[in-house]
Amino acid sequence: MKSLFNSKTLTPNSQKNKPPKVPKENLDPNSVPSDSSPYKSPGFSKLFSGKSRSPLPPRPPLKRKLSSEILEGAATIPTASDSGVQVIVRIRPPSKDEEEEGSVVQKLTGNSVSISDHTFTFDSVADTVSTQEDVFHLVGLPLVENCLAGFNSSIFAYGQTGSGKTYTMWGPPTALSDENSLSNERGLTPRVFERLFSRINEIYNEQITDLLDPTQRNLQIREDVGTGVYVESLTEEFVYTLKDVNQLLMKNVEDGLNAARMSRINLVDLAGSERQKHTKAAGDRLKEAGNINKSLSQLGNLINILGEVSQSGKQRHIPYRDSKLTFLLQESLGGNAKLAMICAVSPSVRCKSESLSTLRFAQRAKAIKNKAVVNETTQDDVNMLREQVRLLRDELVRIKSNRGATMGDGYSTAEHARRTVNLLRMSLTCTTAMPFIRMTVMKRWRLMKMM
Ligand SMILES: Nc1ncnc2c1ncn2[C@@H]1O[C@H](COP(=O)(O)OP(=O)(O)OP(=O)(O)O)[C@@H](O)[C@H]1O
Repeated sequence: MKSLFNSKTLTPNSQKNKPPKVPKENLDPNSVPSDSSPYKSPGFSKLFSGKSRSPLPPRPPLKRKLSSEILEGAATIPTASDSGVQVIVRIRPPSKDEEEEGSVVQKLTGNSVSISDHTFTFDSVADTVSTQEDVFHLVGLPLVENCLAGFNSSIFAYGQTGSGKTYTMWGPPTALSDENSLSNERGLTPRVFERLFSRINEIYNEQITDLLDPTQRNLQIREDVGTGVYVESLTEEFVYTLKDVNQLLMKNVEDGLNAARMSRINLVDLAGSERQKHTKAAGDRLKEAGNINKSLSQLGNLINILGEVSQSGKQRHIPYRDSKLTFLLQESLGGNAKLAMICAVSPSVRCKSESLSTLRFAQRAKAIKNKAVVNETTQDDVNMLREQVRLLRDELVRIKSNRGATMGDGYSTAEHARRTVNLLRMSLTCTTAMPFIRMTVMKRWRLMKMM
């Protein structure tokens, strides 16, 4: 898996090359009151003269249609969902010099947490004994399944500097080297890749699918002394004329053999969210910190608005274009994507106000409702490829505009975005394509790492 990417690209924020995700000033996002190869699976279809089943055993009745069945696991996932944001709080273990202090943040139950006399309830709370594997099970596994089912899916990590965002998203740099590729400390991103590839291989590799009844997959090859090698349970149909054959082929197209699912995954490690006055930033770093802060402040503002809109049901202008960060992430925020937000907090007493601020941010994020739909196209291959070209062009334009544009304050937006977000985006396309007796999976991974 790792060989797909050059290690430089994949290396997370090591202390050495980590982007200076510099702290913020008093433009805290929480300033608003909070309460509230293409795989070729040999598909075998025999066209016989006469509808007979011998020597094969009878096949089970038709269960599901291919359109909801291209990918295993998809059958239980609805094609559209008014999805709330899944919010997980992760409390990191105390560092050596924090050990004496005791923890200011307490996990109360599996989904509630307290800080001072404030109690918050989220979807899950991971505490100091929670492992990387635990967090992967909470957010990584569902993300992979959603993505395979055709939903765009995002994970954001939010929290002050040093609260454990990068550790959660990537793991420590030592866990990402090839020798440690099975380290327990590896974070969400490598685990998501591993899982995605293994699921895709599991689904498509070496599987024989009955293209006259695509619900029948992973059929077994048998050998019979009399009839030779055959595929067990394969559908056989009588055909007398070319027209009969064409009708069978058409039926398969109608059944969705030509469907394609496309989904995007965004894995986002945001800049630290602390107030700038708590840092010693000066000069250019101070200015840069101000810009980052502004972006995160706009993100906070956007999240407030989206939360209000979701709760009140009233339409209003959503200011995605107020900052590059919100523009870049708009699909994940209130749009066509499932979103999980991991809010990382430090247990330290010294970080109490920042941790409280993070939990309030998390509470507001919880109110957002996204509208995720399965991105499925059933056009013919040419149309589908056209769509892919269009998406790639859009992406190129976006990347180019990020590179060239300049913010009002004179900062390059590319630089600005780089400092503000560490984003890994990839697209997955799964399709079964004509010609008829061949099943092809197209995968395209696009790596956009901004750091
Ligand atoms: N759950 C954890 N278990 C063990 N160590 C952790 C955990 N979370 C964080 N750490 C350690 O705490 C330190 C700070 O974590 P990390 O670099 O992930 O913070 P961050 O929120 O990404 O900070 P920044 O905003 O500066 O990028 C690192 O040394 C990291 O290894």
